Order: sequence, then structure tokens, then C-alpha cells
Amino acid sequence: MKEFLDILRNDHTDFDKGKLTDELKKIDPMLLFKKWYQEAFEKQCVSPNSMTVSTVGVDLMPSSRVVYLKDLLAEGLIFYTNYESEKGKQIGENPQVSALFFWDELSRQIRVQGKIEKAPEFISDEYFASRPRGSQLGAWASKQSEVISDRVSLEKELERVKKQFKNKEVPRPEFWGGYLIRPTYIEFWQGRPNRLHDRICFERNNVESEVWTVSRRNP
Ligand SMILES: Cc1cc2nc3c(=O)[nH]c(=O)nc-3n(C[C@H](O)[C@H](O)[C@H](O)COP(=O)(O)O)c2cc1C
Ligand SMILES: Cc1ncc(COP(=O)(O)O)c(C=O)c1O
Repeated sequence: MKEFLDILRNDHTDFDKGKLTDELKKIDPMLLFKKWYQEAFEKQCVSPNSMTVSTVGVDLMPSSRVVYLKDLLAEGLIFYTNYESEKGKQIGENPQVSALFFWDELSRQIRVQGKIEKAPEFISDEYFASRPRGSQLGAWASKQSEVISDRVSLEKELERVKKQFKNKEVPRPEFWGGYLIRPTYIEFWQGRPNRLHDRICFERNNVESEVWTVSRRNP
């Protein structure tokens, strides 16, 4: 037991897969995001579309979970979920969130902060319709984040939902759809030797502004 903890504790492997030049400061951050995302895909990073989204409700207790990035628009990042889930409730209380990507194979991290809002309904409809029927039924069956007595009750609910939509298309539930994160802060992080990493940060005052202030930060 101690052995693996020690191995990990004593692992000081350097990051050395690239660097960030000041040239990057001239690029639109959403275009740079797309470039890095594409590179994460092409380098076959594990789960390149997994992002950790953190929300904070009125109790001020941050809560984080992994979701899949599904759409990348010029305006921001879209993921899909249950609007009545814990995250949905917290977003209702406070629309400020952060999102995080880590692509180990590239020694890269992207940190995003911004404002979140429900995606337009037609975007959610289109995405929901593209999902496998099993996942569509699952969205109806799961009262996401609510306590259930046991697994059997969830499976019973799935059976009920299956009967309800037998021989019919499964419509998108009103309580399920996309959220659009509009960034006000995007940080590109490239791991470098001796823990002296490169960080290029883009910030703007509000989501309408097209003026990004760019800085390099200490690692
Ligand atoms: C790789 C991965 C991808 C996930 N993708 C989603 C997703 O796209 N949407 C979603 O609602 N939950 C997704 N989940 C489940 C969430 O992490 C989380 O358990 C769920 O959304 C409930 O979170 P909440 O109770 O904080 O609202 C994913 C989990 C993992 C590990
Ligand atoms: C609870 C939940 N909802 C939605 C999703 C996204 O699923 P899909 O890629 O089928 O839209 C996931 C993915 O793991 C999930 O766990």
C-alpha cells in the first residue's frame, strides 16, 4: 500500500512537450481553443472532450463534475445535462462557472471561467434527437442528482418510460438540454521543465466585449 503512494509521491517527471510563444497572444482565444481541442483529438488524448465543470450555488460550496463538451461555437462551449440536477439548481442560483480540460498526452491544461445560460432550444432538440434511443429514455428515467432508494426503482422507471414511448419517437424532456458557457477568462497552460510552465491568459470584462486583455502569468 505504502509503496504505490511513495512511488507517486516521488514522481517528479518533468513536462517537456512544447512551449507557448508570445505570438499566441495575437490569436483569438476561441480559435486557439479549437486548435488545441483538435490537437488533443489528433494526438488521441484519452477522452479529449471531458471537461470538469464547477458550479457554486447560494451556499457558496463549489461543486465539480465531469461532463462532455459537445458543441464548440464562436460564443462558447456547450454541454448537455438535466436542468433540474444539482448543477442545474446551482446554475439557476449563480450563473458563474468554471470549466477545466487536462490533456496529459500534450502536457496541456485549459482553464475557462465565464457565464452560463441555457442553449437555444433548437440546439438542444437537435442534439437530443441525435442521441441513441437508450440514452434518450435514460434522460427521461433519471431524476438526476435526486436520492433513490435502490437501483431497482431506477430500472422500473426505465421500464415505465419504455412503455410510455413504445413505437414513438422519444421527445426531448423540457428538463434536459444544453448549457452554453460564454468565457470571460481562458487560460492556455503548457507544462515546461522544472515546473516553470507557460501560461497565456485571455480576459475580458463581460461576455459581449470583443476586447481581450492578454497576459503571461507566472507558473
Ligand atoms: C466521462 C464522463 C462524462 C460525463 N458526461 C456527462 C454529461 O455530458 N452530462 C451529464 O449530465 N453528466 C455527465 N456525466 C456525469 C456527471 O459527472 C455527474 O455525475 C452528473 O451530471 C450529476 O452531476 P450533479 O449531481 O452535480 O448535477 C459524465 C461523467 C463522466 C465521468
Ligand atoms: C448522466 C449523463 N448524461 C449525459 C451524458 C452525455 O451522453 P451522450 O454522449 O450520450 O449525450 C453522459 C455521458 O457520460 C452522462 O453520464
